[in-house]
Amino acid sequence: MLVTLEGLDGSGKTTVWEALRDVHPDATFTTEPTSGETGSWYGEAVYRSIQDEDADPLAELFLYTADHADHLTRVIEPALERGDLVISDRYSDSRYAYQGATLAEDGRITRPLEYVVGIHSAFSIEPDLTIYLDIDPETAAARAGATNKFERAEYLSRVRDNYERLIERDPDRFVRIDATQSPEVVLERVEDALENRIDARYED
Ligand SMILES: Nc1ncnc2c1ncn2[C@@H]1O[C@H](COP(=O)(O)OP(=O)(O)O)[C@@H](O)[C@H]1O
Ligand SMILES: Cc1cn([C@H]2C[C@H](O)[C@@H](COP(=O)(O)OP(=O)(O)O)O2)c(=O)[nH]c1=O
Repeated sequence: MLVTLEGLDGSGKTTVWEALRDVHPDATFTTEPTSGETGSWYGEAVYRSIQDEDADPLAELFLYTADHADHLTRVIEPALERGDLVISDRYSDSRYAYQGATLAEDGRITRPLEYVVGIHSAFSIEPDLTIYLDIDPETAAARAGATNKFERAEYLSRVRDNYERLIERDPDRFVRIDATQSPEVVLERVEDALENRIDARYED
């Protein structure tokens, strides 16, 4: 089963992801962009692009998508075939929300969110559950410390709008959690959502 964690920078995804490692030690834990134990040179290329204030938004989309394509064949698909629970800190919804927002500024693509979703529809794997940590851009930017070019409150508010559009389209896949609560309460809610989906999965 594939579970993804989504939300603005600073919403608390990595904090939850790390805590879940103690709760589900046998699960496969991974991230997008890929890094660390599941990282690749594609992921390194993405981080180079993130550091480049002048990166071409379309080129950056393809770097993120290349990292995703390799991530699927090298990490996600083999883990799902083994029957693992897979928990990814960010996944394709981040591309739809973030690159959808950067490409809207760029202007070359008329309906950027739909375009990015369309690229993925040909080869990607949909998550069974996406946990969306919901937070206002101001709190998110304050927590994240605005450490990269994406972490600006105005930009994050457009990213948030894109997330809302994605949730509206696919309400059954998403579970929204109020990320302004304490880390303990957020983790408790995440665990409930995860257990409910696992139980539902094995009742089918
Ligand atoms: N529920 C929370 N309440 C307050 N601060 C939090 C919460 N969750 C995480 N933080 C803090 O906010 C910052 C960003 O958390 P992090 O998990 O890295 O977010 P993300 O991975 O979504 O960018 C960290 O300093 C973290 O300690
Ligand atoms: C996976 C993904 C991340 N991003 C952005 C979100 C983050 O600002 C950045 C990832 O850098 P990272 O340091 O991993 O930030 P975070 O811990 O908040 O995820 O890349 C995209 O723009 N598109 C994507 O497809």
